[in-house]
Formats: sequence, C-alpha cells, structure tokens
Amino acid sequence: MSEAEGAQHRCGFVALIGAPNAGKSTLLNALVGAKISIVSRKVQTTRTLVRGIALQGEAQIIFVDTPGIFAPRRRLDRAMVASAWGGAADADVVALLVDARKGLDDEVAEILRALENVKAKRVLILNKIDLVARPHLLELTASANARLAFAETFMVSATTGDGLALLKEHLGALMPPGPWLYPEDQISEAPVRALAAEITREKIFERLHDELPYQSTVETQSWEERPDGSARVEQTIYVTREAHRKIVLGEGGRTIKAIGTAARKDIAEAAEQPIHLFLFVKVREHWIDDPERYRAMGLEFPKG
Ligand SMILES: Nc1nc2c(ncn2[C@@H]2O[C@H](COP(=O)(O)OP(=O)(O)OP(=O)(O)O)[C@@H](O)[C@H]2O)c(=O)[nH]1
Repeated sequence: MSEAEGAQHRCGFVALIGAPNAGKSTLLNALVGAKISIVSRKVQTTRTLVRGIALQGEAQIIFVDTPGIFAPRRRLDRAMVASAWGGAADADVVALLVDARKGLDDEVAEILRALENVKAKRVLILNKIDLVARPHLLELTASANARLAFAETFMVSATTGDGLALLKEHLGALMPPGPWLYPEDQISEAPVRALAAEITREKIFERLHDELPYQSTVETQSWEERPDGSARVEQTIYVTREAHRKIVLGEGGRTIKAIGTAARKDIAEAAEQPIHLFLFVKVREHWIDDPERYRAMGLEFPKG
C-alpha cells in the first residue's frame, strides 16, 4: 500500500451494545462482510471480542462485543462489568441497539445511565422498525435523546435490511483516519471447512484438555449443501490411541454427542445455515508424523 493510499484509510472500533434479543447478532450478520477466524479471535484481548469487520469504502469498521455488561445480577462481578465498560470506552463509537418494539424498558434505562460516563461517540440504533409504527419511533427517538444525547439516531430493520446502508455509511464516516488494522487478505472469509474443523477441535479441547492434550485433530471430510439451505457435514476426529478414542466417545457415546451438539451450533452460526453434523472418531497412530494430515490442515509439515 502506498503512503498516499494509506492516508485515505479510516479504521476504528464500534462497541455494539444491546440487551439480549435486541438483534445484535442479526444486525452484525447483515453488516459484516467478513468474519475473522476463530484463531484470530483468540488472540484478541480478553476484554473485547472482535465479532466482525465491515468494510465501507475506505473505512474498516471493527465491531467489538463487550461481554459482561449483561451479566445476571446475582453473579454480577463488579470487576468484570467495569472492564466491559472499559472496552466500550476504548471504542471510537458506542452503538446502543434498542428493540424499538420493546422501547426504553428498565434494562435500557440502566444502560443509558451507564453510558453517560463513556467518552466515545454515542449512536442510537432503533431496530425492528418493521414491527413498529412511525410515530412511535419518533417518540422513542425523542425520549431516548432526552435522557442521553446521541450523536446520531438510526432506524433500521436488521431482518428486512431497511436503513442498514445508511447506518454503515455513517459508521464508516465516524471512523478515525488511519491504516487498517486487519489487512484485507486476513479478513477474507476463512475457508468454511477449516473453520468448522477448528470449531470442533475447540469443543474437544474444552471438554477433554486434561485427558488428551494436543493429541487429536479434526478434518472436515465432506460438506454437502442441501436444497433446503442446510448442509450435511462429516468430520473425522483423529486420535493417536484406542484409549483416546474411548475418551472422545465417552460412556455410551455421551461425550461425542455433547461435542457434536456444541460444535454443530457454532458451525451453524459461523456458516449462517442449519448444519447436520456427523462425527467419526478414528485412531491413526502416526498422524503426528504424517505429512498428508498436515497438508489437510493447511499446515506445513515440519522438516527435520
Ligand atoms: N421483526 C424483526 N425481528 C428481528 C429484527 N432483528 C432481529 N430480530 C429478531 O429478534 C430476535 C433476536 O435477535 P438476535 O439477533 O438473536 O438478538 P441478539 O441481540 O443477538 O440476542 P442475544 O444473542 O441474546 O444477545 C431474533 O428472533 C431475530 O430474528 C428486526 O429488525 N425485525
């Protein structure tokens, strides 16, 4: 990239905040063209979680989550909540997503109060406008802004797409000038099969890291699109010993079932389609020494 080109770039963080069910995931899916891979998500700070990156002209808009803000009250851990708000404060823009049909309930009122102390630019996004009459939206805009002044208010429907182009354009314009944090080639959609394998591997690791550290790998054998929009996915989990196969299967197949359920859910979310996942566990004693397995994972076989 030449300096002249770099100078035109904009890049920044948008902390998207919304009560459960406000439509955050739906909105992100509609705005975000590129999902960064699970692997790169892991290297993010623990404070903020990059949910996705939208490109708008010369602007790179990085959407972050601030987990913990909606921790259930009883388990409310002050430090965690404080750090979640810290994440919001670090963002260039804090976008509050409100379910327009629900309006300003107690939950939203509480966020409005907390947002008073956040220095980032605040924008209000009223979602689900397909369900609400226009006069009500204007009323809602007025009463929210009376409680807390927002730089801008947008009215959108994440499901119909209404208002999204305008929202994205304005968010892009709010990003500060600067080079892109994610080079274009890093945010191209990771090949979905590799991503799916990585998800399953993560689920195995979450459950069995004490028993099988690093001794398993997952490959997506087939990915078959079906006419109803779903996909049939077959994956093989390779372990190095029969004893490990038994651990992965669990008593009466319970462990593999739990792994499959968790993986299916995340793969469906990543692929944005329903997934039928079939897992097989195979013993391959020497996979660690088998160059073919490394190639299948997109890795270079270590020499020497
Ligand atoms: N009619 C309508 N429904 C919407 C719209 N946006 C989201 N929804 C629906 O609202 C529900 C919640 O949406 P999600 O995107 O899952 O909400 P969320 O904020 O990510 O929820 P959490 O994951 O619990 O934080 C889903 O059933 C969506 O289909 C919209 O613009 N119009």
